[in-house]
Amino acid sequence: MIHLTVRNLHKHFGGNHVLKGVGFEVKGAELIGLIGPNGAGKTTLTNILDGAIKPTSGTVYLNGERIDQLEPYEVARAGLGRTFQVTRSFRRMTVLENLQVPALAMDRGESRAEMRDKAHDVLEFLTMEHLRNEFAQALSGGQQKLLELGRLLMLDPDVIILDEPFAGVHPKLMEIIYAYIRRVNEAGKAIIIISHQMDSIFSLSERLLVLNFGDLIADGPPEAVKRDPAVIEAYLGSDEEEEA
Ligand SMILES: Nc1ncnc2c1ncn2[C@@H]1O[C@H](COP(=O)(O)OP(=O)(O)OP(=O)(O)O)[C@@H](O)[C@H]1O
Repeated sequence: MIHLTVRNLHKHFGGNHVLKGVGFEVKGAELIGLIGPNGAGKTTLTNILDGAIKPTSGTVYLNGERIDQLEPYEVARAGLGRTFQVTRSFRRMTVLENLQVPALAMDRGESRAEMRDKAHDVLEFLTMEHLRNEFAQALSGGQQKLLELGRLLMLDPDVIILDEPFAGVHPKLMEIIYAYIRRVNEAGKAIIIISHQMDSIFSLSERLLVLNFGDLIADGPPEAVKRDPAVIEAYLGSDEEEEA
């Protein structure tokens, strides 16, 4: 079973104490929302989980393997993948080529033909088959997000972190992203979604983590978290309330 253990993470940027002992566990194919006001530390936490930055102290284990000192490609190999708030694709490569690059880089013994077949399956799932020969730079913002989700699927990670998957996405593509999240989750993957879009987070997540000034102030079912006085307090005075 998938097991992610985050223990007592601290992160300092100079004198700025950005994560103050964050800890939680993910067991099995959970669908988790990670929320918190601007500057709460969500991106910093994600960057630590995927190996982009190292914690000042604390540990992260994935399926028994310590991953907090690994490089991002090693973390991906260990089974954790993420998307970015601002999408990153190879703009001058086609959609199909973009899908195959991460799988090639992983070098997991799949043949080119197997990778190509998998890429076609992924494209079909994302309803992007007709775009396979387009250059990534020709895609809309929402399609770029789908492409990034597709690249993750090619790697087949156990734990997937989606950073703002709904931001700037056309409502039609939103449905595809929702379906993606549900289907990938049903296939046994753990998913952590970071979003400021409360409607989406509340309708999708089974569990919510709330960060505020580097502290995890709530961890539980959305309905309970919504009523938690500490969470209400954290969002008071923040304009995110109105977006909810
Ligand atoms: N590389 C860095 N150097 C210095 N300070 C940083 C760095 N990265 C983040 N910070 C600081 O850490 C704090 C948390 O930022 P972070 O981006 O993790 O928050 P967030 O919850 O993701 O915010 P948002 O919702 O706005 O994306 C902020 O005060 C930010 O200025």
